[in-house]
Amino acid sequence: MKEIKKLFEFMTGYRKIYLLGMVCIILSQIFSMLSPLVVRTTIDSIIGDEVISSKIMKNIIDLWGGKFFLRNNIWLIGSIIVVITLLRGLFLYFKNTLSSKAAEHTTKKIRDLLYDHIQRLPYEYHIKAETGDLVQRCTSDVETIKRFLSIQLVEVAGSLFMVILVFYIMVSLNVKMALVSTITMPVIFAFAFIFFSKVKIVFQNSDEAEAELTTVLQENLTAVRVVKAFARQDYEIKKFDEKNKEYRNKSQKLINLLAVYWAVSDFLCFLQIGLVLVFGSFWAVRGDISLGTLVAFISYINMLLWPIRQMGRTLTDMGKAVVSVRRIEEILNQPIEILEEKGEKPAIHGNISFEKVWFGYDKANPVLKDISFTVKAGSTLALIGPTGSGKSSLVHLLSRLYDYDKGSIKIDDMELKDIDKKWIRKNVGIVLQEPFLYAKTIRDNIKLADPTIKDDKVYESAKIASVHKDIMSFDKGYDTYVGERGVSLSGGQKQRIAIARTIINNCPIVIFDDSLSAVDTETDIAIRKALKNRQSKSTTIIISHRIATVSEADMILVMDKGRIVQKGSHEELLKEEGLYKRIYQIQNPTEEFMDLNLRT
Ligand SMILES: Nc1ncnc2c1ncn2[C@@H]1O[C@H](COP(=O)(O)OP(=O)(O)OP(=O)(O)O)[C@@H](O)[C@H]1O
Repeated sequence: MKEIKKLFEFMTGYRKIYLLGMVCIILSQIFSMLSPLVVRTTIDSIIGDEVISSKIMKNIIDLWGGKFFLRNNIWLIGSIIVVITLLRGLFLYFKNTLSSKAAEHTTKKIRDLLYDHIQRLPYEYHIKAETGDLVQRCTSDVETIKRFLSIQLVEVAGSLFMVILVFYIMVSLNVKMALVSTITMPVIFAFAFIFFSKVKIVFQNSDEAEAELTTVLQENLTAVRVVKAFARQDYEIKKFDEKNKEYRNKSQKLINLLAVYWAVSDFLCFLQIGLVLVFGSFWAVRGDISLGTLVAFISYINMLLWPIRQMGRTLTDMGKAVVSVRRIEEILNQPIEILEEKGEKPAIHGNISFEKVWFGYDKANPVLKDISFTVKAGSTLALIGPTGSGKSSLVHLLSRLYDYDKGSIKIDDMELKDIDKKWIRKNVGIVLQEPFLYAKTIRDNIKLADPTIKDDKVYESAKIASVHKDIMSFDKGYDTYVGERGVSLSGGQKQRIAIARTIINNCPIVIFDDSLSAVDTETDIAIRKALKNRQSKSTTIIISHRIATVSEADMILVMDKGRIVQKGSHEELLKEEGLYKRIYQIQNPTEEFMDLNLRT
């Protein structure tokens, strides 16, 4: 089974510890099996008069002073049993410590592997993936594997050894009794394997239902503002309740399945004990077997049945672990983003040129069509157009979140695809539409890319982003802690902190993807003015739906349905009939334009 192979791979580096754990459990099993043998020999040969046939046993008895000495000092045998039990406990302790240690290390390794891989997955994967489901795979699924590794894996070896050894001892004691003692085993095994294949399916359903529940919870907590603003609480409670019910039902199915397994396997186990008692007593009364042999078989049958009963738990945990490994593998098998470390790392000045560029998330449906324009280093380009016209997609290409399908994009005369991805992202700063702030202080958020940046630069960037005054009005100023997702800040404050965080890096190309939308017009003007004064060296690309925001750009691209439909400065575009003028009229409804608007 490939999941078991993968699990074995995860265990690399700790396999010896698991092995040592297995040795410890085997030793503890050996000690637990010795007790019935000692009891049997005591009853039959020390207290009774049966001749000791085993040479080893004879030697051991002689070593302890002989049969008659032991008969008079029975307390010595009691002490031996106590020592055996102590040793058994000691090895069990070692086994538990070793297997838990190995399991903790293995699962840490899996978590690291997963986290590392998730970090390297392309942007495309992340925007489609459900966060709750990813969280579930990194936490709950890893825990399931840990449970199997720390509790069951080593036990499997112990149980197997126990079954083989007990069976061997039983056969060497009495073949007839050994056969009676194992008569129901084939049925128990067959039943356990049917159960194993069932449990995998049922657990997969329950695990997926749990992942859906986590997704709903995560979405709801993240979007708590939207939920409150639209009074969606009842809807959300209902949605959660449905998923919760679904998860409960699927978990219940798993519990029911386990209950059936325990009931049937317990019935078979008790039937087995009953058979040993009935046949054993019958043969003991007839004198076919000794009383000591019967007592030993009663002990051994319990030893044999215990791991077989335990098999249900082992198989359940193994089935769950197989499902969890599969779910983790699904992530690990996702191709990572190739960052082309060998790509060029030229000094970037900020000249950009697009030449007949085509791009589509799905190749058959291009969202950018035949895009051509050039921007000189240090100048400002603005993109305006209806939603879905392709503005964000265009800037995604610039930071190589996606690669263009046709045409050419050059930065300072070097083809973008030849430039190292990490390098380009270091040089193209982007302020996103919905900025995410970390649960750190404002200062740490602004210094995110380089914690060694001096505080002076932090204040300077915050001033350019028009957020310095806001920050200073907080009790702890720059040391104010931003709650998860910055919920304690206003949308505009978050946007401006994100702007400060980007401009502090002095990237030669800076993109504002609708990132001034949450600030008022006055602040918008102040930020752009400060940027203009400062960023003489950076090429600035501003995406906005607001004419006021784009009007001062050196060049404005008007986009519609993936094409550039107009190009020019604000003044030039106002002279043309077209989309730009219409947007302007809608946003500036003066009488003259109202008239125009009504006539067209
Ligand atoms: N990750 C994606 N996968 C598939 N299609 C996408 C993806 N992102 C955007 N699109 C589609 O590409 C088209 C252009 O979207 P884009 O986000 O570039 O538009 P936009 O002009 O920036 O819109 P807005 O002003 O609303 O931000 C839209 O039809 C959109 O549905």
